[in-house]
Formats: sequence, structure tokens, C-alpha cells
Amino acid sequence: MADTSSNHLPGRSLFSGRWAADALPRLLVSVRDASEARMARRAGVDWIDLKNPDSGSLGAPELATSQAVAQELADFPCRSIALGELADLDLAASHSSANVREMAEGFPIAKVGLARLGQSTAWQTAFRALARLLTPETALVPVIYADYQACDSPSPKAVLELIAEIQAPYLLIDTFHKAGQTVFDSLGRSELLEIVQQASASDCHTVLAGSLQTPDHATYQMLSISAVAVRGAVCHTDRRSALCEKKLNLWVSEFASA
Ligand SMILES: O=C[C@H](O)COP(=O)(O)O
Repeated sequence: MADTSSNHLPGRSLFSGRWAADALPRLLVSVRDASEARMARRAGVDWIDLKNPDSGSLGAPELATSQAVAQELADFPCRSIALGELADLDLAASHSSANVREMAEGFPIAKVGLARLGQSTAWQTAFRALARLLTPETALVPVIYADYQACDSPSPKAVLELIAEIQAPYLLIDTFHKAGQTVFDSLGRSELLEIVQQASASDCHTVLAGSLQTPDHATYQMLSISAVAVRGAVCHTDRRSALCEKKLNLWVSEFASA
């Protein structure tokens, strides 16, 4: 069972050293397969995140894809995987729970969305059950959807309470809907800052995503975020198209020279 009672969480060590609170924000890029993972690594991104962009904001990949990427990135510590929406996981079905566990194997961090659970009184229990299902090497972290009302996800306050309780090593703020609106269209900078500060009080680092289009270091610094996560901005057209090496290199150089 994953130890969620101490600072020795899997994933926690990703934030030591250059991930220190006063360090510059790092760049996370979401990839869809091993070939894109190679490209992202070659470009010099700090953190590689696996997801299936065809299946939504936090689309889970196929098992064969997650295994190939875990192998590809075995010596690249900052890697994570998206497991889809908690509401879609049938943890009572043994084949489904075995599949999720295997899918996350080899990733220090797995993240899951909470869409359609805004009215649920049992989502925290389901979240903890999923966390226990994963191997002890993988920390499960929740996502705050900036458009939580539109996707019926628990409020930022409710997710922050869970973060404090489970001592999550990081928090992702993202948008559920990917139809042109950015994270800033749903949450103002003061609301975002409040979330980051509350997470930080729980020793939790915040990663900011949500259709970000151009690097904006002044805002990242003002919000004290630890990392910026992008997919659409580094693809040829929309986030479901292939990664674009040129755009990737531009983002990497923006972060290297900030
Ligand atoms: O984990 C972060 C997301 O993949 C960001 O995707 P996006 O830039 O297309 O909103």
C-alpha cells in the first residue's frame, strides 16, 4: 500500500534540488507515445507526462503504450501518467483495477481527474481506494479543474482539503474542456494564487496547465508555480495532433533562458 503518511512519498523527490520552491518554473510536456517521449526528451523538457489526448483532458493511454513509455523513460525520473477520470474507473472490477495498476507501473506520479464527482459524497473514498491500488512507487495526485463548475468537479477548496490530508507531492491545475478557453478564463489570478499558496502550505507543488499558448514568466513568477504543463501549444495544430519539434524547442529555450 502506498505510504501517504510521510514526506517520503513517491514523487516527492522529484521536487528536491532544482525543483526547490525558489527555483524557476519547470516545463512539463504531455506526450502520447514512446516516440513523442523521445522527442520531448531530446528537446530538453524537464518533465514528461503521458496521456492520450484523444480521450480528453486527462485521457488514459493504452496499457501497451504506458509500458513502452515507462521503459523508454526508465532513466528519466520526472515522468507521470494520466489515468483518466475517477468517475470512469470501475475499481470493483478486478480486470479494470489490475489494468490501472499495471498502467501506472513505472511512473512515480499518476494523476486522475474528478469530473462528474462534484455532487458525490464518496469521491475522497474512491480516490483513496485508487491510491491504495497503485504500487508503492506511484503517488496518486488529484487535479483541480479550473472549469470545475462546467464539468461538475469538486471545488478547489474540497480538492485542497484532500491534498492536505494525503500530503500530495504536487497538484495540477488544468481545464477539463479544451475548446479554446484557457485556465485564466475560468480562474482569476488572485484565485489561482490562493490555490497555490494553500497547496504550498501543505508542502505541495503546483503545476499550471490549461491551453496555455505562450510562455508568460511574469505570471508564473507572480503565482509561484513550480511547473508549467503544455500539450496543444507544442503540437502542429491542436492538442490531438503530433508534437511539433520546432515549437517544443522554442518553449524549452524560453524556459532555459528565463
Ligand atoms: O498536463 C497538461 C495538459 O496536457 C495540458 O494540455 P493543453 O496545453 O493542451 O491544455
